[in-house]
Amino acid sequence: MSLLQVRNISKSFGGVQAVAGISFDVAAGELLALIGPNGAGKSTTFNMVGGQLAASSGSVKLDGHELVGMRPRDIWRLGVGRTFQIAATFASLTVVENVQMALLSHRSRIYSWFSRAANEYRSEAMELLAQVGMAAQADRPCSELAYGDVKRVELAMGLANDPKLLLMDEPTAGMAPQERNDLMALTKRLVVDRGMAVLFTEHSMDVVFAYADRMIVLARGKLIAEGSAQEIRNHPKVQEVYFGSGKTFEKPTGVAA
Ligand SMILES: Nc1ncnc2c1ncn2[C@@H]1O[C@H](COP(=O)(O)OP(=O)(O)OP(=O)(O)O)[C@@H](O)[C@H]1O
Repeated sequence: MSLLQVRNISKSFGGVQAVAGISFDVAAGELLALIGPNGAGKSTTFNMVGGQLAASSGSVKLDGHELVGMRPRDIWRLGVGRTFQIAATFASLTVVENVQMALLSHRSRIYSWFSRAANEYRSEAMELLAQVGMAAQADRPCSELAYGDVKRVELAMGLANDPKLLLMDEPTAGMAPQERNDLMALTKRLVVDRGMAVLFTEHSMDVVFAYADRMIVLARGKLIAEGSAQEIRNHPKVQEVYFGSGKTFEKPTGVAA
């Protein structure tokens, strides 16, 4: 049985049918990309899986457990993680403190005195930072880091609840090509090492074709194609919806898979 089973989910906003009955699975240890042109319904789908939006109809099951109707926090506790964006107020904290906060949050132990938190979970936070290659920078404020390194810290924070499924919304937005590749190579390694599933939305086709195990394509709220890079690249419906959008499907060069 797949880890995540999405069946016939739909969502309307007033008269706008953002998502119209889509179904897909995500297996443990799979990196699945959710792609499609602007307004296709990617964010809406993503948010229905994470519980930020309630599906109007349909079912989302994690390990057979129905998530529709659950609060995002409870979904998170069941093992659906999400990469955090380090808020401006937390940028002054050090790298390791940010990860400690994520660990504390998972255990519902937000203290009114942060000094107390400073001693909690440091070794666990260091372990997560080691997994994303950021242990050496643990005591630097996040505000001093290069953008690509901030994204690594956010990834470490997303791992705080030891997720079975990690949701990443446009993880490489705003990054330079080399940083993108580094982050996705790291993500891929975590998927393999932890046996974790990742569902990510992405606008960069280079990233998707180089790193996703499989991809699903939405257009106007419907799932129009699903398959490997090769299948998607050659899919007539996909070619059609992207035609004229400026996106190309040529195999990227110089990208390590
Ligand atoms: N809160 C909302 N209220 C009204 N309409 C919405 C809302 N959220 C999304 N929509 C509409 O639903 C459709 C799908 O939007 P969604 O954001 O899911 O697409 P997307 O594929 O993530 O797009 P993008 O790539 O531009 O982020 C669009 O027509 C959008 O205008």
